[in-house]
Amino acid sequence: MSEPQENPDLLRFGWEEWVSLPDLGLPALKAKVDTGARTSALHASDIESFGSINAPKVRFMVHPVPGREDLAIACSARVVDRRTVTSSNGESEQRYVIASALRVGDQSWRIEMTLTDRSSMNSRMLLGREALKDHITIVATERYQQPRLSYDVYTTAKVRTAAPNRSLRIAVLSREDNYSTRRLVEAGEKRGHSVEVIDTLRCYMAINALAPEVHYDGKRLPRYDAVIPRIGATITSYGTAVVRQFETIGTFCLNGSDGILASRDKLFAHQLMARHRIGMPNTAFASSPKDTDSLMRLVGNAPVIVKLLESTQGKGVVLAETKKAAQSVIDAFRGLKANFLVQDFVKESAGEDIRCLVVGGKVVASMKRTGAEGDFRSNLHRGGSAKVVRITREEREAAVRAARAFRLGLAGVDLLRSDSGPKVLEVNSSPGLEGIETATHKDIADQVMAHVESSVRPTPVRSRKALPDA
Ligand SMILES: Nc1ncnc2c1ncn2[C@@H]1O[C@H](COP(=O)(O)OP(=O)(O)OP(=O)(O)O)[C@@H](O)[C@H]1O
Ligand SMILES: [Mg+2]
Ligand SMILES: [Mg+2]
Repeated sequence: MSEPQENPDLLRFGWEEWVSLPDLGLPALKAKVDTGARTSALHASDIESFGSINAPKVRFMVHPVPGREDLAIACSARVVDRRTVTSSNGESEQRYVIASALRVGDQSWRIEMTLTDRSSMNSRMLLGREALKDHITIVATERYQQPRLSYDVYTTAKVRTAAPNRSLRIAVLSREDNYSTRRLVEAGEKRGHSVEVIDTLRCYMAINALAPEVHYDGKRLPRYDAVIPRIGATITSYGTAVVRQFETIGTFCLNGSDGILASRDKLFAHQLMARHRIGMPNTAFASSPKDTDSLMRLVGNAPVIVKLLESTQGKGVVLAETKKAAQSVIDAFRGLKANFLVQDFVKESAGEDIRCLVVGGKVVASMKRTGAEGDFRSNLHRGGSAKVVRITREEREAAVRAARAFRLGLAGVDLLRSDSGPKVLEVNSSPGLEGIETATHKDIADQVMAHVESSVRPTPVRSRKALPDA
């Protein structure tokens, strides 16, 4: 009988080696060989299944660097199986099985691994027989037979793009099953994410310092990678409280609670835009009826616009052609204890305004809305019509700066074309997608999802101390 020959195609493997799991976004990991186990295992925390029953996925956190719990990479993968695994100490546990490419040096092959949240597992990863057979030959007394990697990769920008196809768990906070909500769900799922619509008013909250949570339907809500708030104007206060709670937990919110609140309060919004030197119509407001006359002088004389602060869809926007008319509108609003502002009427915009949709700091689409015959208001809800428009650089800059002032990832900025440049009227934090997608034939929901993806990529860790084994 001849001695078994070492296959030269097999990789020499010590008892511990550097590997990477590119599908999971883990570019450097130390794995121990565990020939006593059939299946490989990855040490993960916060393991949660999600997605549809037909294609279940699992979401988990991996702390690739021992002793650096601050460094957490969010991973997701398709569930390929569930298996009862009995570990070396005799305890058995139901585990999710996932698959990923395993890269060692310049070779890579697909392996399966179970996910386990056992702090007793002192290694991040154990490589079982199944993963190793046909690929390696073991040199049991050595380690690092294969090229060494470095944990330093987690401090570089590379970590952001390590898992470009990570499947995300996204919540759309919305009370309505409308066009925009449906399109966001559709676009997210098309990109491989799982998107759940959550009724904002059904969320309830446990507010405390150590473990803030959001509950829904009797259960604590899972951790989402991202929340897309679509807060209706009638529930701004409660809706922004829910968003704030997600922010407290550390969930990425496409639009923040502060930005949504600011966009809903026309006075505050105008002050914020003024602070950022964004062009807008001359605007004035006063509380006391004694000041009506001088208030009107502040914006220039009639015709003026009088606007209810809580107006949407153009419902509380009045054009007063004469000073007398303006005074009676103001008296009427005051009589109803309604808050309003007075604004210079931008005549030359002639019943037209421009809606710029800003996603992630870029104008991705714009349309010109023209009011119904005889109406100075161009709102689509008032019977206006929309068509695609080319905007000027100045208009683009105004829209981008306005969205940035409110720190909104998704904003509908409305502006008027005046003789002295663009005048921003308002910034909407839950802009509808139907009108603009129809007018421009653009897939805006997809662009929103692309922006969400890039916003939730892992950020490189900042490390003053060198990472171990670097
Ligand atoms: N100062 C102004 N000069 C000329 N037209 C104006 C002025 N302010 C408003 N308009 C017209 O009235 C419309 C409605 O005004 P605005 O957008 O401020 O109100 P809104 O009720 O908040 O509407 P939205 O549904 O867009 O939130 C504008 O789209 C614009 O066509
Ligand atoms: Mg508005
Ligand atoms: Mg408007």
